Amino acid sequence: MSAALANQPPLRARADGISIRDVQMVYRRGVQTTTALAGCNLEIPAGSWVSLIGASGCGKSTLLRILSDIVQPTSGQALLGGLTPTEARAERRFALVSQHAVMLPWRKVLANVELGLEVARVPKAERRRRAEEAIEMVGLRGFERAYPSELSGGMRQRAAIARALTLKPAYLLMDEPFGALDELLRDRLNFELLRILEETKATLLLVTHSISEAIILSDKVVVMSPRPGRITQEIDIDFGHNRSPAIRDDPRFGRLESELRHALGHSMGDEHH
Ligand SMILES: Nc1ncnc2c1ncn2[C@@H]1O[C@H](COP(=O)(O)OP(=O)(O)OP(=O)(O)O)[C@@H](O)[C@H]1O
Repeated sequence: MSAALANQPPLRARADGISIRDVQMVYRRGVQTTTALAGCNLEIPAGSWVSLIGASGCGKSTLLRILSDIVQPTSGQALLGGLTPTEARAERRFALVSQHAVMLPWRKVLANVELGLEVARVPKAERRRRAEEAIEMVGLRGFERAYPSELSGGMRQRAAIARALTLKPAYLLMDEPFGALDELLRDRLNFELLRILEETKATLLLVTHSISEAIILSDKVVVMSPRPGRITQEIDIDFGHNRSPAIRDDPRFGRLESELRHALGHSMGDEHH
């Protein structure tokens, strides 16, 4: 190996993470076109946690939808562990959790959590074991036989997270997972999610509108701006991975909050912030 190559960062680590390379997304509706993403580049190392934050319409959900193989970018490439989204989906490497938990109302919690495994044709006994493990992890033990209508919004969201976890995804893609919940519950689920991430070692890409949630749940916050959607800033959050609610009292927390507020003000083109 040449000296130049030996000095490169380890390729494997890079390949195991998420890579967004020159991704452009233009939606066409009749004669109207919208550039939802213009030349986005982002590297997310395996096992790290990244949040996307930015004004409405800056392309956050689009980026997640590209990674989860729902839409194809107009140009550029998105890779998860070196695989295209289509390949990663076939290998069930990622799970997507969105704002409103989709539950089948006629199925009990346990059966809803088992759904992904059923689709993956995992045998019944194994399905049950993994679903129970995931239910335990999100703190829903005792509610296995409840129907979704008997759960609170927060519990339904936990069930959706449990369903995602049963597939043991290397990549957890979350689009405003706690957006519909009240502040207190959101806070609690943030720290529960941190514990789950530490246990599963999953790589997290999270879309959020909350500055404090972004700080709590990230190693890096990526600020985006609209028209056309692009990445304007990447802010490192150096709290390490063993976080407790006490990080809010750390003076760095307040500094990061104001840094992010400022970055968001600029990304919206508001010079008064
Ligand atoms: N299917 C679609 N067809 C046409 N335009 C679309 C489509 N989906 C999104 N867009 C447009 O692309 C842009 C980016 O949308 P996207 O939903 O990715 O933004 P976002 O940052 O997630 O917004 P929000 O924070 O409001 O959820 C917006 O201008 C939106 O109107």
